Amino acid sequence: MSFVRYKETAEEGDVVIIYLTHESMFPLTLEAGRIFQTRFGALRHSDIIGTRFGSKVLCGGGRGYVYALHPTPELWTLTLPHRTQIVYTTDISMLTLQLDLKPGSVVVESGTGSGSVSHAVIRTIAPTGHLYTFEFHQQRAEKAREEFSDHGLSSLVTVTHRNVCTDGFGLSDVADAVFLDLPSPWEAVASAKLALKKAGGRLCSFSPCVEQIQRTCDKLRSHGFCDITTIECLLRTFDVRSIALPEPDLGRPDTCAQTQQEGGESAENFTFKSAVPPKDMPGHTGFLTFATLYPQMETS
Ligand SMILES: C[S@@+](CC[C@H](N)C(=O)[O-])C[C@H]1O[C@@H](n2cnc3c(N)ncnc32)[C@H](O)[C@@H]1O
Repeated sequence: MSFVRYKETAEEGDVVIIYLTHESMFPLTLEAGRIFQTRFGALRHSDIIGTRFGSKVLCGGGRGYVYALHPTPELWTLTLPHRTQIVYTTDISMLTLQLDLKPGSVVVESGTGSGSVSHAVIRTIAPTGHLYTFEFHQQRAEKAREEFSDHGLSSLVTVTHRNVCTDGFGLSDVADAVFLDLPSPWEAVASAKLALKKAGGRLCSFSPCVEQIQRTCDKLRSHGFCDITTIECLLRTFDVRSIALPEPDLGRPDTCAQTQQEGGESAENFTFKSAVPPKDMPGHTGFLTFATLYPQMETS
């Protein structure tokens, strides 16, 4: 299977996302004979194998059901095994837009971490682009390589085990975009500049602290990057609710009586649907700093 090519039917060895509720989803690699315990009861892998992605699958001896979904980078970000802090889809969507990623783009990333950003980038740049991703923690680099292979993405990504702050990316004039999610991104700016195409490109650095941003911006400026902008993405969701409000007394009792006769709402209670923002919102995740490297002139 491949995360970047949709297919109809789930087969043994495929990764499926088991959807119980919006808040409860799990990735599962299908193996005939295995059973996955859910809060709705036991789910047999063999009941998923051969079904269409998106189908309802019974579990708990028919007492409950789940949906077996085709994996996407967005679902993977919500369900992946965390080896590090990860970047979520709200920030990923902004960096995809601001880095102008598209099929065919060549991207350099560090660190790979849990591969949340990598999966989204690979889907966007497929089928002709390439992601070079760098991780200095050996087990994380190996695990990421293994996951990309299991997800049918190996031809689109190269994972390198390296400390990019001390040893650089070792790439020159290849990248359309660079994405940094590192504790000290300013140490990777010089080698990110080298990796970007001489025709120019975009860079993004994700950092939770403003002190990291300040140092990175100084470094970007001193290396000739322009249009330096830092933003924070906050996702504000709305719930659709039925709200009951008392009918205002507008002093026209004859009209109220008529509404009641026609089978309308009670004159005292008037129910309507509305979109309501949540009282609590997930707060700060990180700042995204973007910068442009304009075409570099040859100096003789
Ligand atoms: C916050 S995680 C990245 C998470 C990733 N963006 C994701 O969404 O899954 C940061 C990663 O950078 C790696 N890292 C830190 N310093 C590094 C360096 N100098 N060179 C390469 N990787 C580094 C860490 O090992 C860690 O896995």
